[in-house]
Amino acid sequence: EADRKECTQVTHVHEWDPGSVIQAIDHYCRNKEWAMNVGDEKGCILDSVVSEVNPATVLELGTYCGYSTVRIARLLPPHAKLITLEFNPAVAAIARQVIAWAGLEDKVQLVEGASGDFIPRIKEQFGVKTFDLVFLDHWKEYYLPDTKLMEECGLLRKGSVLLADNVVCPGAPDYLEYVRSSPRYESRYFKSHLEYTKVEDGLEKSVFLG
Ligand SMILES: Oc1cc(-c2ccc(F)cc2)cc2cccnc12
Ligand SMILES: [Mg+2]
Repeated sequence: EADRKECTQVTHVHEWDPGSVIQAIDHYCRNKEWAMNVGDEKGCILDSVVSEVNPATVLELGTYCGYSTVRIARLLPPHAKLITLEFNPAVAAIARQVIAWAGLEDKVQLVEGASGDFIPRIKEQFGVKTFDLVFLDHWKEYYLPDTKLMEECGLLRKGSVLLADNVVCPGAPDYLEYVRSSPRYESRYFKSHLEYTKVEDGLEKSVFLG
């Protein structure tokens, strides 16, 4: 099981160094201006789940500035692929720079668009059969419909892991109810805090049972 690892990064900001990109964003958002990155505390839980799953295919819903994209991609094995979807073109443009600065473009495909339109097209457009890991970190009201859509489109296989951010704050109650009560999922809550604050939040890890 993914356990909380203390992860400390002591690096300076260098090109091609994902750790320094992560540290720079965390430092800025903690000390200058809050932003809705998954952050360092929940980020360590994300790291442990990525390392445990060791995925060949990853889908991230909600790129934002690319912080979690970099966190995930830096841990992927050589030929693994991460597809990340962002609705807002302005932040997508920033994310492209952040991903490039971390030197991770080869592992990441950033797509701009709406999840509802994009999910049904993934198989034929990107040649992906199923995802080993899905990180849900977009608008909370889409967690449940998009999960049902991924099921319907056959994008999940026995053992696929869904990891959802913000299940407490801002909260995704309908999604939580679904994954915790459905016999098709084995769900577990990782208690943490809203990025850069003392407010409670957490990640829900749900394994699709097929
Ligand atoms: O991690 C996140 C945090 C928040 C958030 C915004 C304002 C608050 F007062 C509290 C939480 C929104 C998100 C929207 C999309 C993906 N992640 C989010
Ligand atoms: Mg989030």
